[in-house]
Amino acid sequence: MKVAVIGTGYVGLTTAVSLAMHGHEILGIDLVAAKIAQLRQGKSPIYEPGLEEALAQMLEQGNLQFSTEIKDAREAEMMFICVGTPEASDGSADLSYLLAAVSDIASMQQPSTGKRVIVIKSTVPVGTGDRIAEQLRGNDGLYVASNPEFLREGSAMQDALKPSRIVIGADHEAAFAAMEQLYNGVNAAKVTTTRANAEFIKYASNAFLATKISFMNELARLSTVLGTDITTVAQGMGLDSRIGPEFLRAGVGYGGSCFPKDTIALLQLAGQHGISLSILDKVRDVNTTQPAWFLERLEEQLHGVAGKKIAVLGLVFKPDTDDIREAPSLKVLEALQKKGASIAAYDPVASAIVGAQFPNVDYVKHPAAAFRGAHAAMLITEWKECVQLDWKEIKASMAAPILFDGRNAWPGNLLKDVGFVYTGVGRS
Ligand SMILES: NC(=O)c1ccc[n+]([C@@H]2O[C@H](COP(=O)([O-])OP(=O)(O)OC[C@H]3O[C@@H](n4cnc5c(N)ncnc54)[C@H](O)[C@@H]3O)[C@@H](O)[C@H]2O)c1
Ligand SMILES: O=c1ccn([C@@H]2O[C@H](COP(=O)(O)OP(=O)(O)O[C@H]3O[C@H](CO)[C@@H](O)[C@H](O)[C@H]3O)[C@@H](O)[C@H]2O)c(=O)[nH]1
Repeated sequence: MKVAVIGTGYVGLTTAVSLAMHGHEILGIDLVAAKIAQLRQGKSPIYEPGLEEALAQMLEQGNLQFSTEIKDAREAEMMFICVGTPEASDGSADLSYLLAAVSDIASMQQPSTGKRVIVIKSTVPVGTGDRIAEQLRGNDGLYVASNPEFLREGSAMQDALKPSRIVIGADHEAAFAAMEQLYNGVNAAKVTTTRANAEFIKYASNAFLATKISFMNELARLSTVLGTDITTVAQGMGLDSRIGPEFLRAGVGYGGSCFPKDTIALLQLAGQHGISLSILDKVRDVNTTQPAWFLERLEEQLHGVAGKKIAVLGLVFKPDTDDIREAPSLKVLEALQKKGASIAAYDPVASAIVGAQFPNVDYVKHPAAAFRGAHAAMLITEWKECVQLDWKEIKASMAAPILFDGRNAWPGNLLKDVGFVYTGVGRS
C-alpha cells in the first residue's frame, strides 16, 4: 500500500522503516529539512539498535523515500500521523503539531483510489480522533483511525516488527479494511474497537506500567529500612503469573518522553471530567521524589557531598537510546551541583546533549575514567559498559570505595566481597 508517515522521530521513523520492510511503499515526511536530508543519505538522526541498517536497506530497495513536502504524498492511501504530543504548560497533551498535520492533510486532494485513511499513531487524549473525524465530516472518502503505538525506545525496531498487539480504533468498515490490509503480514493479536477505546488503551497501559514501577520504588524505601532485598522480593512476586515479572525493577525512577507526560495528561483529562485519579497522582509523586530519596542515602553515607567528587554512570533515560527527555540523571546532576559536589559523568551517546545543559560536569570517554578519584559512584543508566567493569581496578582508582546503584544492576554481593560499600535501591 502507499503510505505517508508524517513526523520522522522515534515513532515515525521506526514505523516508516518497519512498514517498508513489510513491502509497503512509504514516504516519510518531516518539517525539519536537515533531518530529511540526513535520512535520504541513510543516516538515522536518532540512536536505535538496528534502525540505521534497516533504513539503508529499505532506501536501497526503493520502497522508502523522504520529503519535507506533504504534497508529495498525494497518492498515499494512508497517512500516519506520528508527530509529538508534548506536555503543555497545564499538563495536558499539546495537540498543535497534530492539528497542523491534520489540516495539511484535509487540504490535499484525495488519491486516485478516492479513499484515504488518516491514522493517528501519536498518543492523544481520549476523544481526539472523534473530534477530528467530526471536523472532517463532509470530506468524502476521508476516514480517521486510531492506531496507538506501544514500542519502547532501545528496542523500537524489534517492537515495531513484532508488536505485543495491534490496536485499531475506527468507525467505518473502509478504515478497518485498510488497516487490516496494511497489517496483514504482521503476526500479533489485534483489538478492533472505537477510536476512544483505542486512545484510552494507550494511556491506561502507560499509566499501569508507571504504577508498577512507582509501587516497587515505594516498597524499595520500606525495604531499605527493613534490611530486605527488593530485587529478590520482585523475583518472588513475578513468578505469580497474575503479577508477571516485568516492570518490577526498583530504581531512581522512570523517565523518557512517555510515562511522565502521559500520566499527567491522563490526570488532566480526568480532572476535566471531575474525576480524581488518586493512585496515578501518587505514582507521579513517588517518581518525582525518587531521585532525591536516593541522593539522601548518598549524603547520609558521605556526610554531605560538598567538595566531594561523584561519578555518575549513564545519562539517558534507559540504555540503548540517545533520548534524555525526563531522564532522572538530569535531576541527579542538578541536585549534586547545587549541593557543591564535583561530577565526572559517562554516557556513550548523550554527553554532548547533556553538556549543553550542564557545562560544569566533566564528561569522560570511558566508564572507568569517571571513577578515578571519586568519593562515590552512582549508576543511573544500566548501559552494558557501565555494568561490566573490572571492579578491582575500579576500586583501586577511587578515593573511597562507595557505590550507589540506582538501577540495582551492579553485582552487589560480589562488590561487597571485593571490599566496596554497596547500596542499591531497596537493597543494601
Ligand atoms: N518515543 C516513544 O517511544 C513513543 C512510543 C509510543 C508512542 N509515542 C508517541 O508518538 C508520538 C511521537 O513521539 P516521538 O517520540 O516519535 O516524537 P519526536 O519528537 O521524536 O518526533 C516527532 C517528529 O514530528 C515532526 N513534526 C512535527 N510536526 C510536523 C508536521 N506538521 N509535519 C511533519 N513533521 C512534523 C518533528 O519535526 C519530529 O521530527 C507522541 O505522541 C508520543 O507520545 C512515542
Ligand atoms: O521495571 C522497570 C522498568 C522500567 N523502568 C524505567 O521506566 C522508564 C521507561 O522504560 P520503558 O518503558 O522500557 O521505555 P519507553 O521507551 O519509555 O516505553 C514506554 O513508553 C512508550 C511510549 O508511550 C510505550 O510505547 C512503551 O510501551 C512503554 O514501555 C525508563 O526510565 C526505565 O528505566 C524502571 O524504572 N523499572
